[in-house]
Amino acid sequence: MGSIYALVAAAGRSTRMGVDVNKQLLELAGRPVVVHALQALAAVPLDGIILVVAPGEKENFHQVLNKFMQGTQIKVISGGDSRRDSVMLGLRALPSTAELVVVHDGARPLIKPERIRETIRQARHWGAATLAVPAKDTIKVAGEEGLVRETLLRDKLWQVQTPQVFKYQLLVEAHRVAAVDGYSVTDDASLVERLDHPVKLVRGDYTNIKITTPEDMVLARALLREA
Ligand SMILES: Nc1ccn([C@@H]2O[C@H](COP(=O)(O)OP(=O)(O)OP(=O)(O)O)[C@@H](O)[C@H]2O)c(=O)n1
Ligand SMILES: C[C@](O)(CO)[C@H](O)COP(=O)(O)O
Repeated sequence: MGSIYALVAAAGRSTRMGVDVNKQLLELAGRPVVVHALQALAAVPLDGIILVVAPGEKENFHQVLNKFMQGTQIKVISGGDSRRDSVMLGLRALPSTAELVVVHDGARPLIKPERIRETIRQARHWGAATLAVPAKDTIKVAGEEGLVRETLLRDKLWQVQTPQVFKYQLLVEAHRVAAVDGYSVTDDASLVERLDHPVKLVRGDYTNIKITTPEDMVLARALLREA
């Protein structure tokens, strides 16, 4: 079997969180948010983990790793202005011999190792796979003046999460093409879809939330208490 690496994107600005600290460093049940995600990845286990952080925050993350992740090899590198740039910089830090890359948001602390393993299994078969959950709400497309233009067919809608797992060379190529076109997206699967390559949806958990706004921390604490 080839080698599998995780690439954890943690270089965002946490704007919607409305705090002046990186949301991935906020305390959640005794550990920073990002540590929950890193521990789940370390439990898979994988051949290596790359943590992508904002250039000015390397020292803060090193302190966290020294305290909570002793014994796990994690390379910390600087990210870019957009999530796409951060992932691309992470890909460059991986050996070209890597078979698979597991891209995960540092802001998704409730991921379970078994879900990561299943996404890896599907990516080995399909080349690309993403965790996702069926949409629970009815989704409408807005048109002019905030009027509804269209109601989408819910049984075809999935809310996409991370991890997203790809054959390494496929994701490198998808990022190369997107960089040439200046194509801007919020996830990596979209870049692979653009190459007309299949992406397998892997049913995950509604609990794998992304910490985006303050109420997500309340929800994450409640979910951890229940677990
Ligand atoms: N330049 C960026 C932007 C985002 N991310 C990461 O991508 C994930 C998903 O992004 P999001 O939740 O949108 O994070 P932020 O960009 O920090 O949020 P906001 O848009 O509210 O500023 C996060 O783990 C974030 O740290 C990143 O590594 N590099
Ligand atoms: C990749 C992602 O987690 C999929 O849900 C998400 O798109 C990234 O964050 P954003 O909030 O969409 O910027």
